[in-house]
Amino acid sequence: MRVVLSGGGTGGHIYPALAIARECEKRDPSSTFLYIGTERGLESKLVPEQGIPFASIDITGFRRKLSFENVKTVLRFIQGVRRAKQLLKEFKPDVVIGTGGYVCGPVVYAAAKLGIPTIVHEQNVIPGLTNKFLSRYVDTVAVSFEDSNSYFAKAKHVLFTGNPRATEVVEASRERGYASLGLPSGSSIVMVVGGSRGAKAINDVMIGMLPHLKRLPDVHVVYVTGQNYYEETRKAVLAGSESIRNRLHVLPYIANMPEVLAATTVVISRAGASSLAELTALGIPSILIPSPNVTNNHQEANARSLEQAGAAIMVKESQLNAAALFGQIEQLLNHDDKRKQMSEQAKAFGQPDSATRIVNEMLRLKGK
Ligand SMILES: CC(=O)N[C@H]1[C@@H](OP(=O)(O)OP(=O)(O)OC[C@H]2O[C@@H](n3ccc(=O)[nH]c3=O)[C@H](O)[C@@H]2O)O[C@H](CO)[C@@H](O)[C@@H]1O
Repeated sequence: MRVVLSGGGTGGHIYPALAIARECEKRDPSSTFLYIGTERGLESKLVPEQGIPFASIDITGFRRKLSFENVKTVLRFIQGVRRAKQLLKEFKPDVVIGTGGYVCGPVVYAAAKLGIPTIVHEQNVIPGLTNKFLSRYVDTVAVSFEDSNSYFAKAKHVLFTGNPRATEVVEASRERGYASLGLPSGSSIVMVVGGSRGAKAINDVMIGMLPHLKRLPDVHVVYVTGQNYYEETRKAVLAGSESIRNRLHVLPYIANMPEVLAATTVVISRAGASSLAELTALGIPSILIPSPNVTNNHQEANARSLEQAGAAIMVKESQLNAAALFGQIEQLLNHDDKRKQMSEQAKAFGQPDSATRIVNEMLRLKGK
């Protein structure tokens, strides 16, 4: 199968596309791909690292307020559609799949206009602007939560697939996860992570928790700062963490996240949709701190759906407090029954066969 993938800006839109590519390769080793993204997004780094050919277009997102920038965005969209059409005519894909983020707007729109089968994948309960716009033109909208259907009233076909990153994490090797951290197999790991770009609020609360961490017995804390915050945060953390230095692992980013997650006991995280798909597929108990800075507060909606089922604990950023958060982590670590219960509830949300369902749909559209 020849597949064009497009989506980006942040990891939450890119990793699902890469998981789909991996599943296509598994099903048909002769599959070939072209990924279309922007130079500015994380995709320009993550995609070539996976050996997938990458082409870029120049496009920006709409501002929610009226502004002259939006006029420029419309012009860039029109140019983007033109460039995407050229790339699509050269590559001749069987299917084009967009995974959200504004870059997939012109790519998927151009494909639909050229009569190429198209799918968009939505990771969140509340869809992003681009996917909502595209839902009118594509053959299939693949959703990660059944609650999303009502947002796509104008779509031809809405299909519940879950998030393909779920498939990737359940297939990952936990032994490789331990080995990559240099830890003995079976170690207890608490991970603290602020999404694919890191989160200042989570970094601040982590620094506040440092004096308490020594109370955690035999636990390794894997703390992912985000690339941009690494230098400043690392200094602050190293200054305040002498007592548990050998059990605190401060990293800017984890490239093999599925393997490390497979080895993790408890996660403290933002509530981005791909992260939640991973946590639920593996049944990892979590404390979620939704970002308040996202469209329609969609991370809180993501987190709430898990919290209501007892699959996670949600803490709003406005109520974040280092001592209280540490208390919640300690509670989870000290109560196996509570962790087990939360793990089972989380697993009920997991969609480990998501990638298979999406690739089935791609093959169906290709064969039409
Ligand atoms: C600020 C913002 O707009 N965030 C959005 C973005 O978030 P963001 O990209 O942070 O979203 P997610 O939490 O969904 O995904 C992060 C992805 O990056 C991976 N990862 C993260 C850290 C790391 O060190 N290594 C690594 O591989 C995670 O395993 C996961 O696959 O896209 C999500 C999916 O549409 C949305 O729900 C989020 O609201």
